[in-house]
Amino acid sequence: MSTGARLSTGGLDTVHGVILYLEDITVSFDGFKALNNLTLDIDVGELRCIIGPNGAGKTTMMDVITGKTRPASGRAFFGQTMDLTSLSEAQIAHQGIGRKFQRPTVFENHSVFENLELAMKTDKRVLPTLFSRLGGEQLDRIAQTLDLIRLGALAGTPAGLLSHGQKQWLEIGMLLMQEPRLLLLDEPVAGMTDAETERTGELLNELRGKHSLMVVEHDMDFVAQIAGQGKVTVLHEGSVLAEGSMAAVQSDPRVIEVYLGR
Ligand SMILES: Nc1ncnc2c1ncn2[C@@H]1O[C@H](COP(=O)(O)OP(=O)(O)OP(=O)(O)O)[C@@H](O)[C@H]1O
Repeated sequence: MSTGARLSTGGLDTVHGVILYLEDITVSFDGFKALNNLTLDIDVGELRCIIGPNGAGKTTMMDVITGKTRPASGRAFFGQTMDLTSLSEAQIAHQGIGRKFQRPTVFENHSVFENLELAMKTDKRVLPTLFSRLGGEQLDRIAQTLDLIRLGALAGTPAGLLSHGQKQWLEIGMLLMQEPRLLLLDEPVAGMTDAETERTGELLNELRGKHSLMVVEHDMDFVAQIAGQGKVTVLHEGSVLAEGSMAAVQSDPRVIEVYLGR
């Protein structure tokens, strides 16, 4: 894929346009295979939606990518050559894989602006001890992110006063401040109002092509909104059951069976 070079893959070898390649990953819990020879790849700049019934292995997959869970077998390539299964959680985070959990974890007593500023200062490339005041470029980045997450008017508001949806957007903004090479979002619209869900879809659509994203979500209307022409992967019993456009997977009899057969 030609967009690889201008995306934030900084230094990672993505010469074939693939940011993540899971190869034959198996995770066993007391003999039960939560992931069963899972193979999946994601392109640089792609927004990949992952769906699947409860217990399909979606969370376990993200745990493997972020180093929280070690697979019994298989490899997880970040770019062409880096095998994540040999790295610690901290090393993986440092390599630029950001993860957003379902519950927002913003600093409630700090303003929206300060939350973004703090997120940037955890970026190892910024040297907070040398530059105690923000430079113009950093202020620009914060302003751009405020715009993107539509919280510009609330920049001075303590994060604790935001709605649930606004907190989720702020947390996405905080992750973006660290310029992740790959962003994993776990059920980003859980608990949101319809209007917030719609707005989150617009936000993620704006990130498509500029960032590489994996979004796990149960809300099918939302997945339809963000999948666009992109691929949706259906997990079932720890493996890929189907993959393709939203329309294709929705009309796939095997997918209908696992959703309706429960
Ligand atoms: N630490 C664990 N010990 C034992 N079994 C586990 C553990 N973690 C997950 N499992 C099992 O592995 C399977 C996959 O779980 P996982 O949470 O990855 O699925 P999921 O697709 O994220 O489901 P949901 O949509 O409900 O969040 C489930 O059957 C779950 O009970």
